[in-house]
Amino acid sequence: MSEPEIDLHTTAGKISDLRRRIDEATHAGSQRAVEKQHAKGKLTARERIDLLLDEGSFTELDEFARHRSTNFGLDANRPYGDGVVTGYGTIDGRPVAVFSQDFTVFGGALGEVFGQKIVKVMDFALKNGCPVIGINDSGGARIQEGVSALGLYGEIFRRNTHASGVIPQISLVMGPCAGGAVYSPAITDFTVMVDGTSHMFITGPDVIKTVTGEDVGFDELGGARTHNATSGVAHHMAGDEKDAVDFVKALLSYLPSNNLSEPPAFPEEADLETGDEDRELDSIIPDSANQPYDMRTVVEHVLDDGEFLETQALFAPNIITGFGRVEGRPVGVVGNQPMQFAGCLDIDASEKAARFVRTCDAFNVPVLTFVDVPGFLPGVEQELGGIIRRGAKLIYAYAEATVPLITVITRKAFGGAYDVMGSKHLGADLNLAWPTAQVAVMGAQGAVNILHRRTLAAAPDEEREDLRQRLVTEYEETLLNPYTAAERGYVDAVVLPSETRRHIVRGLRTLRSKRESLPPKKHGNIPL
Ligand SMILES: CCCC(=O)SCCNC(=O)CCNC(=O)[C@H](O)C(C)(C)COP(=O)(O)OP(=O)(O)OC[C@H]1O[C@@H](n2cnc3c(N)ncnc32)[C@H](O)[C@@H]1OP(=O)(O)O
Repeated sequence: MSEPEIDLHTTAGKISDLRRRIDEATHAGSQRAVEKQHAKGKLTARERIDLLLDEGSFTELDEFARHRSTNFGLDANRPYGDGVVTGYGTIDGRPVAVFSQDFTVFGGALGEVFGQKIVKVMDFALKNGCPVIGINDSGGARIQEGVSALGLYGEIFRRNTHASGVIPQISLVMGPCAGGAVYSPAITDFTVMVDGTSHMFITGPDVIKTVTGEDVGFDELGGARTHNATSGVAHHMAGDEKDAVDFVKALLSYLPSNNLSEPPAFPEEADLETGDEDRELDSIIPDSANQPYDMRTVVEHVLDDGEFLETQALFAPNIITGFGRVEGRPVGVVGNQPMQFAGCLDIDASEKAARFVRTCDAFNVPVLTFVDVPGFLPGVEQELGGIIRRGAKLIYAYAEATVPLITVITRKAFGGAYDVMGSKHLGADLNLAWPTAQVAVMGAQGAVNILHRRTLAAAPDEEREDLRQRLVTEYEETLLNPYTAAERGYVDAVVLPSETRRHIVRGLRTLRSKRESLPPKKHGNIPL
């Protein structure tokens, strides 16, 4: 059936014409391309926006923008929207800006107009102080548009950088994200990938095979698991697109709209009486210092309803990071995890925690730190990999943070790692220690081997082990406790584990009015 004639000289005709154009814009990708997208288990750009935003809240911008390129026959194909859907709406009633790359149009490849649309919506978000969520599903720079496409990528990177620390920026990678295009998500605060359908890489398997001769598949090179567990590029591996979107919504619930606002709060007065659940913490630390326990359990006992949204759960599991609430107000949590590498700090753990602390600090989220750290991970690989430079990032992050900082030492706080993990010396506001805390330069065995090397060497063979044990006990009794630090005010209080939540609640209440600023400067020079 042929389309009815539209008379553009009448109001009714103009309205019909607009409706026709809107319909064309909303169906810019061919039916075949949409079917291909669905067959891969992927939603379309608009379906993703619908999933992300509150129902009916989306307002589109630049729906009729389209490219003016003539290269390689592009002038014969000028779809409305140019392959990206941009606009604003709400999530849980709070304003957000969004762009969603449309793989069904030019494979989501970014041309000049496509890039200008993203730049515009980012500027809009920055001016209005609302988070921006970028949904990435693209073949990268639109080859036919050459340097115009590259230029717009550069414009996006610059805006990502300027918006950093001002508005939350979250990237959903829901398809390919290749070449230099990966650097936009990399600059944003959080990157979420979907297992099986997301890929990020600078050069793909074919180029790698040609240049280095290495054989590698898409998933191994740049799949969600690789970037969550190995490279640390991503912050959450979602099972499917809905899971990815749910994670983004949960993240946003802990973050303010911008750096000049407070995170959303659902105030509720905490019960400060010690209950049975609190008392479980009194027996969580094993009698043997070498036996692990799950720091996540400690964290869950302190947070409202035990709810902890872990970030980068698969990366550097020797440190845990994530968000929760105390008395309905968001907090960021960093904790050594004795279940992995005995909770040692290594390169990955330092960078993971440093970035997280800086994210919290930028967005006015107080940081709770739980310490059980035997030190930095020893090893040639760590030293040559730059543990000095990269471990320094965590010191830097804590020392420059001006949000409320509360630290709880549950067990070991040895050596430089004691200083690093939110110590008083780096500026924490309240430092608590459990009676099981051991704040010292090192553990007993190591200390005795150094301090009493000659005495032990001179002892008769049959007496050496007994002597060593006596010396170890002497060291443990003298130094492996929280009281030497408490005498000096390096910990403010030694508290019963079961009273930890009560202390944190009271501390955070008081620190709500904290005001601290750093010396004026252009910017610091964090060891990158
Ligand atoms: C600063 C940023 C610099 C950069 O972005 S450099 C990176 C440049 N991009 C690339 O090297 C990736 C090129 N594309 C690919 O490798 C593949 O298309 C990709 C992304 C793995 C997806 O593969 P498939 O799922 O099999 O899809 P496909 O190849 O059939 O593509 C679907 C349609 O999209 C088109 N397309 C993909 N990437 C494009 C690009 N960069 N410029 C222009 N058009 C592009 C592709 O030609 C195809 O079009 P059509 O449906 O056949 O008309």
